[in-house]
Amino acid sequence: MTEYKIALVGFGGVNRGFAQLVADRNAEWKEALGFTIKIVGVTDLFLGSIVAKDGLDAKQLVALPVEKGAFAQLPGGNAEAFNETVIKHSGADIIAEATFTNPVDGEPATTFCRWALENGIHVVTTNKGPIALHGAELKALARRNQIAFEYEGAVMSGTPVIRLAKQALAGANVQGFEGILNGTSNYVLTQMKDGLTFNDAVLQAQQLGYAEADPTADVEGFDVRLKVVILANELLNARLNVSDVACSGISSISAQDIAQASANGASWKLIGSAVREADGSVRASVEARLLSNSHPLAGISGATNAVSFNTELLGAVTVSGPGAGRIETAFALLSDIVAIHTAHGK
Ligand SMILES: NC(=O)C1=CN([C@@H]2O[C@H](COP(=O)(O)OP(=O)(O)OC[C@H]3O[C@@H](n4cnc5c(N)ncnc54)[C@H](O)[C@@H]3O)[C@@H](O)[C@H]2O)C=CC1
Ligand SMILES: N[C@@H](CC=O)C(=O)O
Repeated sequence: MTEYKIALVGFGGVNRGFAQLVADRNAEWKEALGFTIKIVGVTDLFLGSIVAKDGLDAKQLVALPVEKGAFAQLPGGNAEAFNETVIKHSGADIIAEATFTNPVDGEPATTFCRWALENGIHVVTTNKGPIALHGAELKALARRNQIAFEYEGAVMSGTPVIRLAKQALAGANVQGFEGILNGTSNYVLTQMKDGLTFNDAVLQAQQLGYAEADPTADVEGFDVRLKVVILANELLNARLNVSDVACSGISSISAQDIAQASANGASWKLIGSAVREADGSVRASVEARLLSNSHPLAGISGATNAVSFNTELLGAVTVSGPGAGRIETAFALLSDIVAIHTAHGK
């Protein structure tokens, strides 16, 4: 039986959700997936850090209060976040990286991924920054060191669109995609339709664990822009940079705009899209669009996301599922570990 030793980098909603899954489901995984997981280290800028090579009690981790330096309350814990020590020296086989997404330069998460990959440690991450901004370099580093760099949760949370499109649609010839790729903004638009103010809807999305640390990234389209870059580069072999993607968000859409759209049988949606042009180049954008209610994406509500892949052989293939959420995104980390087990497991 394989036991994976995992260190968690960032211990906010997603990695705490992952610890919850470990606490609740390790025995089930042994039977169903052929491995178990031992958490050997955790580090978080706000909470501090802890290393225990014999394993930490996942239930105790989940119950840790959200207080500055809280890891110092546990035996062997520290109020300081010793990120480098936890990543390089906790004895982990896999690092689960879930710190803030930095949409500008992807740091410091990219450095965390590099530290792990350079030291022969697999990386699973839900962080969009390292992949959108430094994906090619990190993937090459992982390949050189014959280890895995997996990031299914970076687009549409636990809904497995990256692997589905890359593996199950291989050969169908994806020519483009359009989708609702941000849970928070779709939640906000849905709640505003039901009468909530923009600010209250954003606050709710934060409380539910959907929003980025700075929700401007959600409502101004910057988060979707990273996801569009990731999908376009993965599926269309594009080499897009963030600056190649025209981007606007939903903050200028008023309650009146939404009510008027409803009265006309339409809905506002934040759409990320990319298309391969006749000359082979890829054009991508993020913008709020007014969709007729007969459009397949118009009925997608709340934090649910959906993406429609335009394929040469099958026409449109549309996938819908959770686009945000703590446990939903933690599931994506599990699916990445399953992929590692399939490719590298003993
Ligand atoms: N929450 C969601 O629904 C989804 C989140 N993601 C991504 O997953 C990542 C984690 O998301 P959440 O857990 O919701 O965020 P969060 O804001 O709840 O937690 C992030 C944690 O990282 C810690 N952190 C920040 N900078 C750090 C550093 N330099 N060193 C160590 N720790 C640091 C923070 O103290 C915080 O506890 C983000 O990159 C987010 O964009 C991706 C898909 C869905
Ligand atoms: N803040 C993001 C989280 C997932 O990437 C969203 O709301 O979609």
